Amino acid sequence: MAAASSNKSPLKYMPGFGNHFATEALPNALPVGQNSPQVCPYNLYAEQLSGTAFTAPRVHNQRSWLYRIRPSVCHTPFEAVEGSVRNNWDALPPNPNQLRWKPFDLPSNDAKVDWVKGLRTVCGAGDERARHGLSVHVYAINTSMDHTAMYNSDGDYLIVPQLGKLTITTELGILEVNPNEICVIQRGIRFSVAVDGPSRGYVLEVFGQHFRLPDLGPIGANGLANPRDFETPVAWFEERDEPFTIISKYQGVLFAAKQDHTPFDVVAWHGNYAPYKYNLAHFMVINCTAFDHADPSIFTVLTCPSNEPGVAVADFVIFPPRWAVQDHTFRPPYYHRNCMSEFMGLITGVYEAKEEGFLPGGGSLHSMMTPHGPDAPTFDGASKANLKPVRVADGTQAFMFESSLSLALTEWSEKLCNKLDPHYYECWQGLKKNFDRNWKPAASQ
Ligand SMILES: O=C(O)Cc1cc(O)ccc1O
Ligand SMILES: [Fe+2]
Repeated sequence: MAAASSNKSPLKYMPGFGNHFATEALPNALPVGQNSPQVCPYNLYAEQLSGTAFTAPRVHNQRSWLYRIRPSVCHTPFEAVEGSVRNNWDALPPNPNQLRWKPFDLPSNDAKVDWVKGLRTVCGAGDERARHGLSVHVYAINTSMDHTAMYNSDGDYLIVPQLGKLTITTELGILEVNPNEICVIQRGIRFSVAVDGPSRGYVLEVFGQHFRLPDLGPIGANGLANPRDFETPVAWFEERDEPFTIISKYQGVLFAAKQDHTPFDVVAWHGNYAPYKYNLAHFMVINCTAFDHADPSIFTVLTCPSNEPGVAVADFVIFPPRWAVQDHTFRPPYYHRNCMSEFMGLITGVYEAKEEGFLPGGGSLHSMMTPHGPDAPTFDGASKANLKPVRVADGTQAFMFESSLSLALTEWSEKLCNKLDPHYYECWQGLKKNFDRNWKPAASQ
């Protein structure tokens, strides 16, 4: 669609996480001193988009006021899209195994696959209707959405491109998101995804609260993902009286409605409920400088909390390039059994706990209490390594969606995609018994 058209470039963003923004694409389009004048500037319609309950505490309250050519309500009734099955992770029996997927297939050249068709659910837990839970998806697409916009009634999408730039036109403005950047498109916001070619990535969807920055505690006022590095697009609109399809994902099912004009007709908006992007290269890494391996929570970019303090429905965690300097330490990730579920993906490079087999565009799932950790070659190498300061993960970006919920697989991810690596468990079979009953501490210890 017009997402590639020239009047969209260069894109402009406003800095800051959770700010109250005010932006207008035409001068004086925002009403002054009130939200809902009897007649709005330019004869626009005023529409509030609520991201939290009206009565949510002020610190968490999110809403925006949109001033648009027509209100969103001008469309035909929604009808279920044929074949758009619910994200059903209850179809197959549970599977507690360590799982690894080879890179998910890109569409073949002769197939035209857009975001709506090319988004596949890998695993999830919870219930959209109860607004508690999450799901993990991957997308593999090669075509821009044409005269089509989507919104997610069920939750927020955190999008992690792995291959190819996404140009995402939203009601509140346009974002360009490249690999090593992420973006968040919240519940209800209509958007249309355009691509330049084959594109692949990962999506974390949360049904309850919105993503927020983790508290920093003793780290202090600065560090990890700094608020000013988040970017929200300025208002952008088009005036196009052409047929559009609006897709709503509602309770896990896709519905389509028609309208005779673009949904991207918001001339001005203000508020704090708006999409944003973030460049992972801006993450200020904090890590051990003495000994031992810090828990990966130190690399949390964004968190979606549950109602239990300190326990996330989902954390988005990265493993960014950094120095490893710890003395007398086994430096890679430790062997681990977790009361959380760990879905991992690789944007580029090689992950420090798996020297081979975990590839960009693939994934892994280590479910609740399922043991995992470095493979045999990594253990051998790290046990013998010279512990001088070394760069870790240069040119690499792995990430984890970590959840306190127990994730279940879809039929697509376990069977139909045909990417599960049946040999994954073998990477630990070479871990030998090194136990020596007659071991003595070295004289110097
Ligand atoms: O590779 C993993 O399993 C993720 C992970 C990384 C780390 O540094 C420590 C614990 C952990 O679960
Ligand atoms: Fe782990």
